[in-house]
Amino acid sequence: MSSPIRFGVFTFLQRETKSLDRKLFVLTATSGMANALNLAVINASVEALRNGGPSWQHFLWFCLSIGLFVYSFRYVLYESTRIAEAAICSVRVRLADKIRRSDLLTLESIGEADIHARITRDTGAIAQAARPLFAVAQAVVMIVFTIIYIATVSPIAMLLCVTLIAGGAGIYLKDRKHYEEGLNNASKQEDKLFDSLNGLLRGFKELRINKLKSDDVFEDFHATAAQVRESRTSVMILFSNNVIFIEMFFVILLGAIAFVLPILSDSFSTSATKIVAAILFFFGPLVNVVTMIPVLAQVNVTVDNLGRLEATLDEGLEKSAEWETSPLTDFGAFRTIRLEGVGFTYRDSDGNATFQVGPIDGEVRRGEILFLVGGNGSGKTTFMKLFTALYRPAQGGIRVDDVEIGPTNIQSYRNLFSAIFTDFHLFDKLHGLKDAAPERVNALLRLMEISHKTVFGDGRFSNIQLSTGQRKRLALVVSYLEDKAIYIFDEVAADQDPQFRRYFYETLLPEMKGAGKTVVVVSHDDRYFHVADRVLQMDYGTLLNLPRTAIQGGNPRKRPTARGKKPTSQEPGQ
Ligand SMILES: Nc1ncnc2c1ncn2[C@@H]1O[C@H](COP(=O)(O)OP(=O)(O)OP(=O)(O)O)[C@@H](O)[C@H]1O
Repeated sequence: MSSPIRFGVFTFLQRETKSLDRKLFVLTATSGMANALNLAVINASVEALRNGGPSWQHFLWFCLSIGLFVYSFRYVLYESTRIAEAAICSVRVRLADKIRRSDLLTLESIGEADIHARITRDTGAIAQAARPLFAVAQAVVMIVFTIIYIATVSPIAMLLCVTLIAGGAGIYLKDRKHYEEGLNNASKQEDKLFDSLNGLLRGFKELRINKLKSDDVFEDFHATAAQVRESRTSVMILFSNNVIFIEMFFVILLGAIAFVLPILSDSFSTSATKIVAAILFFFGPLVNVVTMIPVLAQVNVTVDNLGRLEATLDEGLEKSAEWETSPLTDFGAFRTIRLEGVGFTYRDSDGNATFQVGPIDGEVRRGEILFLVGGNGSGKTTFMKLFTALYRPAQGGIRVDDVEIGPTNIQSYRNLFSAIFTDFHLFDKLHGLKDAAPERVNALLRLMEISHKTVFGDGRFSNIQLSTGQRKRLALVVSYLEDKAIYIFDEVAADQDPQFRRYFYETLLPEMKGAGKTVVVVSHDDRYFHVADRVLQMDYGTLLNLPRTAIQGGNPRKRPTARGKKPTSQEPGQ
């Protein structure tokens, strides 16, 4: 059975930092007690006015209680800030690490918007809530001690106060499920809102030139925003009712002390001022505690969201646990890569197959240029993801010479490749290539005719705001510098001008082959098929070897140098 009040955030902070130690809890309690002590000392000092005024002991107690309060409360606030920020940093770094080690398919199934929302919005919400929660914990202790103080003055007044607080707690517990359900719904709708916003930003150009489309998308966004508003408003109204109830109860309590207690107890009038002062003293903190209730509920939802994301990542990582610790093997001198009955199936959320690639049997030899052709959606990119082991085959396996690729050497296998997929990302730094000499990088930029747009210096490119074709040329430079055994180019030549396209097919690829590289190119450029040693065709997920005669349909020509001129450096042919 779950506990009636969930302090998911404290569990989360402890798990992430292991810093919720006894000292923090003792000082949280101390600051609450010291605050209550402030009240007791002030009340005693005021009472002493009747008998000649407060003594130096009163003053000493006052200094002691205020000193204790300032020291302990300061410690609690400083420490809770440090703990909250450390916890957020730790969970962000850990999730980023799990993401980078995850399966591509796992990430594709979670979706970008979900990951963004968890790591930015949800962790941010926890950081914001954690510090006030410690202040509230302090307030709870202070309220408890103030009530004990009231009990020493008038047990009946104490009973009334306890009734007030028990009533408030009862109402919260009654509505807790509604809070969390409502906030959970709002959080899911906010995820949709993020998705919708992504569409608005990524599809901006299409929307800006098409008013009808823009209106439609905006309407969707508006509807989702309205759903979020509805969910959050209904939760907050429920919560506001509770605050009003508490306020009303408070006034009723003060009224009861003024009107009812004097009837019940003859001696009450002497202590009435003390009790009223005590109630006024704890009322502020009590309202703070009540206002934190929805924040606590919200944090529980975000902690749950983070837990779910991590569990999904862990599930994928569990299957590849031993992959990470295995030492890397250098397969760079391979002769043949064999695919033996490799198959893969995309499935929808109900587990139904939506598209199947394979089973594929075949081999790729060292130093070959392979072209992969096929219609849209025929499975070329999926095949490349299988070949590079970004997707794990559902059936069959891959062998490098005589070595079977499995959990222990899959990372070594992936290290054979440098790939430019159609949705490649350009980093402005040369990550993983710390020793790249700027002169060499800049010479390649000149060779690719983009040196007037970007320069490499201080470990980064000066500009990556380039045209689509220029971005691909820059990607080629980076890929070339990676100096891997196998290159995968998915439609890299598609956005290039005719001269560069010719240079790419007729100079760059043969020179890479000459340097012992294996190159697999996804291409629709049939006039350059003669460059390939073999042309493979993907047809509805089945891989076929195109016969030589079919390739001759291409346009075998003399191989000129780049755009009619010799490359300015030895690279890339060397
Ligand atoms: N992440 C995914 N989840 C589910 N289905 C997918 C996913 N990626 C691709 N598919 C489906 O798999 C099929 C093959 O897609 P793939 O991207 O491999 O084709 P392609 O030959 O590279 O196409 P194109 O030439 O248009 O780039 C398509 O029907 C596509 O809808």
